[in-house]
Amino acid sequence: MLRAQNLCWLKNGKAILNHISFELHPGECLGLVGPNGSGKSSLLKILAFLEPPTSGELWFQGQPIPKHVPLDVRRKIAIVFQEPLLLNTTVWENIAIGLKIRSIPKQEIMNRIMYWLQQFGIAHLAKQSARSLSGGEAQRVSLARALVLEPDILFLDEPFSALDAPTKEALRTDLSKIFRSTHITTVMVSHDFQDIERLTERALILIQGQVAADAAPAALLAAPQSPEADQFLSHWRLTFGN
Ligand SMILES: Nc1ncnc2c1ncn2[C@@H]1O[C@H](COP(=O)(O)OP(=O)(O)OP(=O)(O)O)[C@@H](O)[C@H]1O
Repeated sequence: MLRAQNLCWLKNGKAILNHISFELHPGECLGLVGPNGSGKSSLLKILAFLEPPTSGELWFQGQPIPKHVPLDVRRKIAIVFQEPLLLNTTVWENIAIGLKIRSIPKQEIMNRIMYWLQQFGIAHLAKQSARSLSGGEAQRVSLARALVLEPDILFLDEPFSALDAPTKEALRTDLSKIFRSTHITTVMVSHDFQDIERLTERALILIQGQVAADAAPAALLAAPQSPEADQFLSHWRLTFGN
């Protein structure tokens, strides 16, 4: 589905990402995890076509991605950020906007929105102004707005980090069910290994812009693959009681 080949990203003479290579398979849910400043969000931006790499290649559905990514390719992905960026209109309109831009028929727009409002338990908020939502509700709207587009890849950048513990737990539980039922190809950034362990089946540990480990979360806890990954995971091993 997506192949990164020797991706490097330099900014102001500094190597932010260093020779990153991996392949994301259809239906896979991949976590990008690592300490603050390790390059997780930078890598997500490159994978989601928001920034071109300085060198290396990105392949999507068997095609190399050019520097200027065509609109029809961009429209195959959806991104959710840490802060939900909602328009100053109703919840329904926020979720509908991407479908209207794509000229999806009216009845299908209604069906898809109703489906995702229900999946995220926010149908009662449909007519409410997005400005009046709590942080957890707003992030649910943001996720519904992305999933309603039926993207080929869903990118999530720290989707829970602005939420308090109970709100985060409730959303993580709902998202986990949605991932299991839809099998949507997903790349999720988090600095919290618990998010990765709960939601993804494979994790890349990034340390200083390099892949320090690449395996299933449980396998990494048992055998971290590198001293850098081992050091990052030592805290989480205590948390998980391993
Ligand atoms: N546009 C940019 N220009 C210059 N430096 C940048 C830019 N974007 C990111 N960086 C630098 O790249 C490094 C990695 O940043 P990035 O946000 O990708 O890390 P991260 O792992 O997502 O961190 P966090 O968990 O704190 O969000 C940091 O040192 C950051 O200052």
